[in-house]
Amino acid sequence: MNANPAFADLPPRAVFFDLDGTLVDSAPDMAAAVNELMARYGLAPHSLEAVRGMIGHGVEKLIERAFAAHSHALGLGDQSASREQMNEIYGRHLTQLTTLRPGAGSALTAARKAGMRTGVVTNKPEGFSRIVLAHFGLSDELDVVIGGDAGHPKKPAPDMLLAACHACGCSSAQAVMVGDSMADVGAARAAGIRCIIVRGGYTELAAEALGADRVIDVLDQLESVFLR
Ligand SMILES: O=C(O)COP(=O)(O)O
Ligand SMILES: [Mg+2]
Repeated sequence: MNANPAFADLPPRAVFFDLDGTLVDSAPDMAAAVNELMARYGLAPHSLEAVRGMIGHGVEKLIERAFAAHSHALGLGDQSASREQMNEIYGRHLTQLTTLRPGAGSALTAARKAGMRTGVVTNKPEGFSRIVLAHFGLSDELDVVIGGDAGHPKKPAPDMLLAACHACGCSSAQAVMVGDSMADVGAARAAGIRCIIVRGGYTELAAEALGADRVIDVLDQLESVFLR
């Protein structure tokens, strides 16, 4: 049973968005970067679909999964070397093939117009996240951006969401997380924050199976969830 108050009973004061798979479709750029890394190790490229399934738990996990899919075990030295290479490669691929997901800009604008604080809470490194957000003109719509390398345990740990609440001066009960994956639902649950999942992101399970309070098809529907 859901212990969180319904949206209409307690309209959120802050809404926090996941980035990869929620606000942006970054998988094509991430796949290009992963495959450039695979090529450096003499390994075959992964399909876009396969890489979509590897995203969601940060860059280290993405690299680990990409090598593991080739049954290629990395030694300790290779782990940090490949991470450095991936950062260098992906730094050149941040906004080439990445697109804004439908309704992302208008959802942020609507939340701000309704007087809510807004944020991005992502497992993606913060510097990269800020570049992507600036590219799509979203930086000014956000009160807080917290990335996976900001010093907190990554989602599904609650810490990044709790830090975002603190930055926005609201309690967990006053906040909502909007995401695409199990990491988002897990973090929201652990933080005592209501969670909405947007269909079509990067998730191994069906959207309905993630255990969110609400599932929406597109970000445009957020406004009606809050106002209903
Ligand atoms: O970079 C990742 O692995 C996932 O990032 P996200 O938390 O924005 O989905
Ligand atoms: Mg995501």
